[in-house]
Amino acid sequence: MDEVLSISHAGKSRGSLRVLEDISISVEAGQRIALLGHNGAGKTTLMKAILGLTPLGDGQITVAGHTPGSAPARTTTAYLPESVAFHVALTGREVLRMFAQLSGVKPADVSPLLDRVGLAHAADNRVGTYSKGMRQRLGLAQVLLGRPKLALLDEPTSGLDPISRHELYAVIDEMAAHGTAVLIASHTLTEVEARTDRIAILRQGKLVANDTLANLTRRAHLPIRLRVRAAPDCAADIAHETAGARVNGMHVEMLCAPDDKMAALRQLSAMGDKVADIDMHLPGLEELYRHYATGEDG
Ligand SMILES: Nc1ncnc2c1ncn2[C@@H]1O[C@H](COP(=O)(O)OP(=O)(O)OP(=O)(O)O)[C@@H](O)[C@H]1O
Repeated sequence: MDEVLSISHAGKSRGSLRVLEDISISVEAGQRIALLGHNGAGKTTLMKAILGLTPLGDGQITVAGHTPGSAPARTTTAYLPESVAFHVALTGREVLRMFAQLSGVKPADVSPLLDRVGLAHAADNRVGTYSKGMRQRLGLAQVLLGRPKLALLDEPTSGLDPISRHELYAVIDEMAAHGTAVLIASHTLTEVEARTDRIAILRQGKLVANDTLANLTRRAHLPIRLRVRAAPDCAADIAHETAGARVNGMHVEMLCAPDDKMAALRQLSAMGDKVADIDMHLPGLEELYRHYATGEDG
């Protein structure tokens, strides 16, 4: 196991508020992990602690074995803030050259990077003329510069259109394939669904989930909603037999556990012509996120 980021029983208070409570997360080389949570859940605080910008009250964090903020940890870690801002009068190439100099990378290495993030055509245009998506790509190129062992990306695709988002994630995937551990903070599960190996969810400073999407789905055991359209004058019968709730006169809605789905369908099928149609609504990512992030069901 090649552990890059180790967070062990991290805790922090701000005044009387516990903003991080006993958080333990481990991320290995090449792993992509999403850090999700509502506003104020503690994502930024945790990222700042990993960067060594804010001290923990309890527990410990190490980055490739080093203390956050130490010189070896800093050269190992790259950070893309949510709203990345560069000097508007510089071109993309000049911005990257400047960062290359700061981190001791050869200037010749800048062109392939611009190409890799899809900015080769605009490399010599001023950043002030870039769209939000282009600025995010430049930010990602800056993250890629020093071949970091750990990349912290704060809402990397917020405000991007679906195609730009897709392209940005392709670069993130490539980065992980080269062995970088990637931590992506986000507000939504739909955003990171297929692009991460593991999902960690913070709720009021506590880690309430840390697993693969498949395991989280299984464990949440969210109900399936069956919406039955009744034949004329049959809604009351169906509602009575299934203990479902009548909706809009013609419909009956029932909830069933995933394991009871076939039994419920068989019961409906046995009612013959009384049932005109059935719609099945499987719990989606939004429901799953709500389940973990707020503690509510579905
Ligand atoms: N500098 C600060 N001083 C006092 N309280 C703070 C400070 N920074 C954050 N907090 C509080 O700590 C808690 C966690 O905030 P944090 O910014 O880490 O959440 P977040 O999950 O990143 O939220 P968002 O999605 O809005 O960025 C919140 O209750 C916030 O009000």
